[in-house]
Amino acid sequence: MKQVSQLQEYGLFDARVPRYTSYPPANHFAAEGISDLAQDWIAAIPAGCEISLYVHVPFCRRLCWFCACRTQGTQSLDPVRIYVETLLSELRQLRARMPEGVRLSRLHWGGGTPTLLPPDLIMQLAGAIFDTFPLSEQGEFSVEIDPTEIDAPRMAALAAAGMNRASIGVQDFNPDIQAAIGRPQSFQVTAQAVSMIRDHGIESLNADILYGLPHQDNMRMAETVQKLMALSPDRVALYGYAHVPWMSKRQVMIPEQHLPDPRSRLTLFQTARQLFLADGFSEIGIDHFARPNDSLARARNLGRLRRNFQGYTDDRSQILLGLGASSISRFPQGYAQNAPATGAYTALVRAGRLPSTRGHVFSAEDRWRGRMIESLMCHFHIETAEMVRDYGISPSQLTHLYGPIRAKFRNLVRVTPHAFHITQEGRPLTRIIAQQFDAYASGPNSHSQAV
Ligand SMILES: C=Cc1c2[nH]c(c1C)Cc1[nH]c(c(CCC(=O)O)c1C)Cc1[nH]c(c(C)c1CCC(=O)O)Cc1[nH]c(c(C)c1C=C)C2
Ligand SMILES: C[C@H]1O[C@@H](n2cnc3c(N)ncnc32)[C@H](O)[C@@H]1O
Ligand code: MET
Ligand code: SF4
Repeated sequence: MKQVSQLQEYGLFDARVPRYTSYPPANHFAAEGISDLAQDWIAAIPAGCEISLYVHVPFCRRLCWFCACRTQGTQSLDPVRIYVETLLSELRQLRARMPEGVRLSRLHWGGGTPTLLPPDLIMQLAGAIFDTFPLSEQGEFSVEIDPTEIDAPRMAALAAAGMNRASIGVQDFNPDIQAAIGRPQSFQVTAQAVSMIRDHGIESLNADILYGLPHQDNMRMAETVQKLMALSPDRVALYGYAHVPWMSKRQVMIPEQHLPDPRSRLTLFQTARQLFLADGFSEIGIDHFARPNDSLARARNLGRLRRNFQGYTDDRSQILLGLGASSISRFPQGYAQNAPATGAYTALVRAGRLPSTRGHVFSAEDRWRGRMIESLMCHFHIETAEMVRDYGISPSQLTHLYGPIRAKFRNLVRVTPHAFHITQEGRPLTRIIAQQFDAYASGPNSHSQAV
C-alpha cells in the first residue's frame, strides 16, 4: 500500500502520457514539406542494405468497440481488392525511387485485419513484395491474425507465402468481458487458430491480451492468463486498455461505469505479470513477456531491444518503411507518415505521388532525447558511456539533466556515474519518467492513461 500511495503521489493514476513508440510522438508530426523530404530520404537508402517493411491493412469485417487502431469496417472484398492494387502501386513507386539490392530483415502485416485477405490476394501481395525486396536469410515475416477471421485456405496461403511468425488477437477469454467490448471469440476458435498456426510449423507465436477492460477483476484476469498459457505462446503483449473515445469513436460503446479504476488497473497488471513470471516468462519492457529462449528475451539480455511502432523488437535495421494508409516510416533523417484516410492515401498513390502527408525531421537534440526515452522504455536505464560515445553528451550535462528528475522521483530512480536507472518500484512510472526527457511534452494532451 505504501508503494501505491507513492505511485499516486507521482501522478500514475491521473497522468496521460505517450506510449513512446516514436520520439517525438506522432501527434507532433507536421505537414511542412514532408513529401519532398521523404523522397530524398528514400533515395538516400544505401544500396544493398537491409530494411524492415510494415504493411497496413485498414479493414475489418467486424469493428470491435474497444479498438483504437486505424481501421474501417467492410462486408465486401471490393474495397480490399482496390486497396491491394494501391499497395502494389505504392510498392512499385518506392522501388523506382530506391537503390538496388535492398533486402528485408522484417516484413510485418498489421492492421486492421490482414487475414481478411483471401488466398489469392495474400499470394499476390506477398509475391510482389518479395519480388521487389527479397527476404534476407534470417528474415522474419510476421502477420497479425484474427482467430475469428482465418480458415485453412488462408492459413495455407500465408504459410506458402513464407510467414514464419504469427500474432493473434485474444484481448480476454471471458464471455461477459468480450460482450462488453464487442468482441465475441470463443476459446475453441482461438485454440483452433493456434493449432492451425502450429500445424504449419510457424516457429513463433505472439498473443495480445488487455488489462483494464470493463468487468475485469483479478480472478478473471488470472483465468484469462491461465487459458492463454495453455495455448503455449512464445510471447505475450499485455497492453493497458487505452480508453480514448475522442480519438476512437466506437469506444462510446464501452460501458465506462464498469471500467476498473486506475488502482485496479495496477493490480490487474500485477496479477497477470506474476502469473507469467511464475510460468517462466521473461519480462520485456513495460508490457511484454517472452519465453527465455525467444529472440526478444535474448535481445533484452544483450541490451539490443528496440522500440518501434509495433512495440518491442529485436530488429536492428536503421530503416523502417511503412506501406499503406496511415503507416509511418522511420529513416535516419526523420519520420514520414502516409495519409491516414484510405481515400486520401489512394488518391495520392494514383496521382503518382508519395503518399506521406506528415512527418518530422530529427534535430540533434531529438536524437539523444529519443535514444534516452527508448533506452528507458526498453531497459529502464540510460547508459552514460553510450550517451557520451554516440551523442557527444558530456557527463556533466547528464548530471545537470538528471538532477531535477532525481530530486522529484527520489527512490524510484537511481543515478550512478555509469547510468540513470528506474528502480523496480519505479517501473509502473516508466512512461511518466520517460516523459521527463521529452522536450515536446507540455500542457494538456490527448494521450492515454499511464497505467
Ligand atoms: C495496432 C494498434 C494500435 C496502435 N496504436 C494504438 C493501438 C491500439 C493505440 C494508440 N496509439 C496512440 C494512442 C493515443 C494516445 C497514447 O496512448 O499515447 C493510442 C490509444 C498514439 C498514436 N498512434 C498513431 C498515432 C498517429 C497516434 C497519435 C499520436 C501519439 O500519441 O503518438 C499511429 C499508429 N499507431 C498504431 C498504428 C497501426 C498507427 C498507424 C499506422 C498502432
Ligand atoms: C494490435 C493490438 O492492439 C491492441 N489494442 C487495440 N485497441 C486497443 C486499445 N484501445 N487499447 C490498448 N490496446 C489496444 C489489441 O491488443 C490488438 O490486438
Ligand atoms: N485484427 C486482428 C485481431 O483483432 C489483429 C489484432 S488488432 C490490430 O485479432
Ligand atoms: S481489434 Fe482487430 S479485429 Fe477488432 S477492430 Fe481492431 S483491428 Fe479490427
